[in-house]
Amino acid sequence: MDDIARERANSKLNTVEITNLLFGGEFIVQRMGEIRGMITSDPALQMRGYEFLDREDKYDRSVKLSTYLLKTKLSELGINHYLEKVQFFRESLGTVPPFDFTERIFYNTVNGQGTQEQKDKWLPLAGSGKILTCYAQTELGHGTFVRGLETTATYDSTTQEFIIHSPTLTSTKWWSGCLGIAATHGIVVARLITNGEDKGTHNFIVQLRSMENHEPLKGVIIGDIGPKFGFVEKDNGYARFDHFRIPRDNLLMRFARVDPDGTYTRRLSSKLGYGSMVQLRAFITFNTFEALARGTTIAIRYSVVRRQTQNRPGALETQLLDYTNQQFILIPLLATTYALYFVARRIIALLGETQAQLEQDNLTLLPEMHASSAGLKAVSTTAVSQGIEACRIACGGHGYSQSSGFPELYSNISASMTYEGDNNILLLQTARYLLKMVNELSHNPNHPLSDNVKYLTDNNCIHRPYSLIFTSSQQQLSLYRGMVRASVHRAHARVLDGEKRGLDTFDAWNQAAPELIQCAEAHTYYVIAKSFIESLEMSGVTNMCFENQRIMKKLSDIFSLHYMLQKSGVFIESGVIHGSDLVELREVLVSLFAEIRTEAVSLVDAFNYPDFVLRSVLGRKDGDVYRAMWDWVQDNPRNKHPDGVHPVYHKYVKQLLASKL
Ligand SMILES: CCCCCCCC/C=C\CCCCCCCCCCCCCCCC(=O)SCCNC(=O)CCNC(=O)[C@H](O)C(C)(C)COP(=O)(O)OP(=O)(O)OC[C@H]1O[C@@H](n2cnc3c(N)ncnc32)[C@H](O)[C@@H]1OP(=O)(O)O
Ligand SMILES: Cc1cc2nc3c(=O)[nH]c(=O)nc-3n(C[C@H](O)[C@H](O)[C@H](O)COP(=O)(O)OP(=O)(O)OC[C@H]3O[C@@H](n4cnc5c(N)ncnc54)[C@H](O)[C@@H]3O)c2cc1C
Repeated sequence: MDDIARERANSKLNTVEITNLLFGGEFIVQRMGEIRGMITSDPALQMRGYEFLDREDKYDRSVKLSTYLLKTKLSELGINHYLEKVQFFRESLGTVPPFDFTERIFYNTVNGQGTQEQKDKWLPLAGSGKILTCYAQTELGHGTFVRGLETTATYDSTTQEFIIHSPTLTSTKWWSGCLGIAATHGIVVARLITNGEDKGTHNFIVQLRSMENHEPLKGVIIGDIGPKFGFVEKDNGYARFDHFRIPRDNLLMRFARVDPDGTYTRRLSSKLGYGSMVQLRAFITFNTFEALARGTTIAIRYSVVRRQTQNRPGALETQLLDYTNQQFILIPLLATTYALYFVARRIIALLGETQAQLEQDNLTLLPEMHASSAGLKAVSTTAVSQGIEACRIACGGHGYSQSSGFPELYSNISASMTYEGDNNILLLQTARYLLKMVNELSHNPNHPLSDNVKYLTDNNCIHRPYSLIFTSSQQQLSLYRGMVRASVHRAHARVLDGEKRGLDTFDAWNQAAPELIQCAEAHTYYVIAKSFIESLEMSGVTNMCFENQRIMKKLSDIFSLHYMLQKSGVFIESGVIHGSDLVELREVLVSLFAEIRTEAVSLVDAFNYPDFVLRSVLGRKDGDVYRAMWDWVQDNPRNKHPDGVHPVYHKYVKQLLASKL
């Protein structure tokens, strides 16, 4: 039996049960399999040789295939449900889709910010690909500071139009995906000016290109911003507007409207205009689960088939995953993958509740939703970017080849630390919420608190337990609560201290940024650990076989304890553990790793990635990695010159070699 087959034979896990849990049930998993069958049986959708294409050829391929899927395949195959479409697009193309179809930022913005009439008009067009869309918020001069955007939308009541204009170079829209080449329409975020008053940024639907010949409309200057760190072929673009007119009812008017005479009214909060960012941040957390699932699948499968160093005479070389150092890297990442899955479900559920409340004009959940989605987006994208890079390094030199899948996986996910809000900025938003709660409590000790911040009034968690049991979930939560509570108070004290020293509000906040970011990160790790522990009690998990439940508990322990070890300084500073506890903490982790070691391959198999989706020679399900690497290099055009001589030889090298010294 080969190595990877033996791993599976030795595992006690019921992988199918876990896959069904992760993807929402047997029926959905079966349907995912059917869709995969449709992709693999269509010769037009094969990925072979993809990595050797240049930027233009990759873009050509992805547009060609997307058009084919939209025009022919979706209806032919009866793929109607949104999530099925997402899967079909992503897995067929093997790369980020060229149109804002699966990410749906335009669609979600209209859905969240538009009136019923606007939704009826625009959603069917955007959802079917009859118009191609983008979301143009960021400008050359401003990304983070949304209130500082410069593009103007000045209302002209004589024609009942808004005039969209880019008054400066720095007001040029920049970065928007799909804008560079494809988009016919975009959400343009601009300052609404009516009756001479600036009402701040609002969302407008702007047609950018002709529906007849795709030329940019007069008054719109558009282009592609060029190759990037990742998302290589994607047409992230720029746009400038020269007094470009759009109809009045292209302002999304659910929460803010301009009447024909220019009268402006706003309902509820101005922050509702930021709704699509909050929504996407929640989905990005789910996306990080998927990305790390891919990374750990590749690294763990490879780590059981790769053997390195004969450590005992006559014995086989050791499998990489039997090295404790390898376990210390990969097993916490495996635990993090599962943790992110459970917390992503929660934040998506909270999003649903917040949106349902909003239907009743109730904003109670909005601050919690904003703070949690911001923190989770920041923590998950940073953890996963670093985690995927760690997986890559754990695969040695072969991890650095494009054939491993890591370069594309890493460069794409690393962008998520920036897009949809830079991670430091988002953590500062979470910190702002936490400090606001502390302030509220100082005025009113009975101020209502959401479940995730109840630690602020829990006095039971502030000291080290007399008898410390690291594998007790309840104790883990108590230690986290004590650590986060102390971190939040440290950050609060630092801000107050600045104010006492005479600093103004900005300076007092700014000098406390390290503590603020630290407490927001700690709070968010607590939220993730808590959600993992509480999810062990949810019916999907408690219905699973004993062994699966046992392993899930171990993974939850690893997630909680590994962060505790990594950030032990903060836990010790907060007084909930002592430096002398770390020896035991490390020992507990090492023994947990040994237990998970035997289940690692099954735990990544449960993510259910077939080879054509994973696109990694190292992550192959059958473990036949060396054969796969050999086959992959045979597709390299550089190896296809009939005489084995590259043209650069005839152009340059020949003369060089012939020249006398
Ligand atoms: C079985 C499980 C089922 C799961 C199913 C899952 C299915 C998944 C399906 C589909 C997957 C779909 C794919 C998703 C994955 C994505 C793939 C990736 C593809 C690539 C896409 C790339 C897109 C990128 C797009 C962009 O980047 S758009 C641009 C984004 N820009 C930003 O984010 C800018 C960041 N800046 C800001 O947000 C703000 O300006 C600021 C920093 C928050 C500051 O704002 P402001 O100055 O106005 O506020 P403050 O003065 O700081 O605060 C004032 C008060 O307002 C509150 N506030 C602030 N923001 C918000 C908000 N958004 N909402 C609510 N409240 C807010 C703040 O808290 C203050 O409140 P106060 O009470 O303290 O006063
Ligand atoms: C791949 C990709 C796709 C994108 N797609 C889109 C899109 O479709 N549509 C769109 O509109 N935008 C898009 N963006 C833009 C993205 O949303 C912005 O880049 C992001 O919001 C950060 O803004 P910025 O680039 O201006 O960074 P800046 O705001 O200049 O931030 C730079 C640094 O300064 C720090 N900083 C900034 N302000 C503060 C502050 N107040 N306090 C403390 N520190 C601060 C930040 O932490 C960060 O480290 C995309 C970006 C990328 C990389």
